[in-house]
Amino acid sequence: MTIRIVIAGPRGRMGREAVALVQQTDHFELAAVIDRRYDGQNLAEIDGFSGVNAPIYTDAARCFAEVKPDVLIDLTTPEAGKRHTELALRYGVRPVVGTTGFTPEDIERLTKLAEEKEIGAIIAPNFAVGAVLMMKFARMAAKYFTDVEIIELHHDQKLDAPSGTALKTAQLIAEVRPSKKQGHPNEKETLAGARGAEYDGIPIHSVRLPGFVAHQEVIFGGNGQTLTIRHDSFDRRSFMSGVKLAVETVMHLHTLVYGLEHILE
Ligand SMILES: NC(=O)C1=CN([C@@H]2O[C@H](COP(=O)(O)OP(=O)(O)OC[C@H]3O[C@@H](n4cnc5c(N)ncnc54)[C@H](O)[C@@H]3O)[C@@H](O)[C@H]2O)C=CC1
Ligand SMILES: O=C(O)C1=N[C@H](C(=O)O)C[C@H](O)C1
Repeated sequence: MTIRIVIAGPRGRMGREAVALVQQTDHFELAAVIDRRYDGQNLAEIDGFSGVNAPIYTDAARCFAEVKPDVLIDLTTPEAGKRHTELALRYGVRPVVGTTGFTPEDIERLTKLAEEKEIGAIIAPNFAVGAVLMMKFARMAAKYFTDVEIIELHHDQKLDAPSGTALKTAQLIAEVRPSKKQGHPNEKETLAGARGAEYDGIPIHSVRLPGFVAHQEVIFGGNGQTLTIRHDSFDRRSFMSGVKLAVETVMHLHTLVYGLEHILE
């Protein structure tokens, strides 16, 4: 069966890879795209998309109503991603969301909506299989090491900090680690932010530099030892097998799944 897909954010770094994935996959069809510009034009008319036939919509609601796709792949910004996901669910379109910057409250609200509509949805802060394994391994290690810090490193065009992956990693660790305040009890920052952000007592440090794509280290410390779990995405193609799996899987779901670890065999 052919899965009819709408991509939001087709001209972005991830969107371009997703367009290529859909084009290369026999049972995927690019039904339309949602962009901030070029309403009414065809993607084929835009630089870099020669031969990619897909109508462009700037209005997501009109796109879903007219095109009636099976799946939305959203790779935009936190604000647009939240709006598109909610609209998709309301129009019976299954969202596969890579966009980060969703809060736990957003996830809860969208999960309720997906269940109300009895429709599948996947929100995956990271589609790279290696990154999903890094998060799983970190959750395993947290049973044995209660002191941990996360360092995530990304390109300097990233809008959200900390990364969705870092937040998800901290959430997975917090599921098995008793809450604790790390470091010296009298520790004091002489320069604000020196100890990073905190999720449930876990410090998260965000590095933004040109040259990076997407990287993360989870460092555990114990008596006389440390354990470092690191993942690097050097190329955005690293995310595409996860996007493909999510699109195929969301067709069979009736609720919202947050994190690729729940669907990776
Ligand atoms: N889950 C994952 O594995 C990954 C997730 N991401 C996330 O994906 C998102 C996109 O990342 P990049 O492609 O690097 O960003 P980007 O800035 O290159 O692309 C974002 C695109 O969204 C478009 N856009 C913004 N508002 C829009 C709207 N209202 N309607 C339609 N299009 C709109 C922009 O024009 C731009 O083309 C970010 O949230 C990022 O954190 C990035 C890499 C991997
Ligand atoms: O913006 C990015 O580039 C990435 N965003 C995701 C995140 O916030 O975790 C996934 C990956 O790290 C790349």
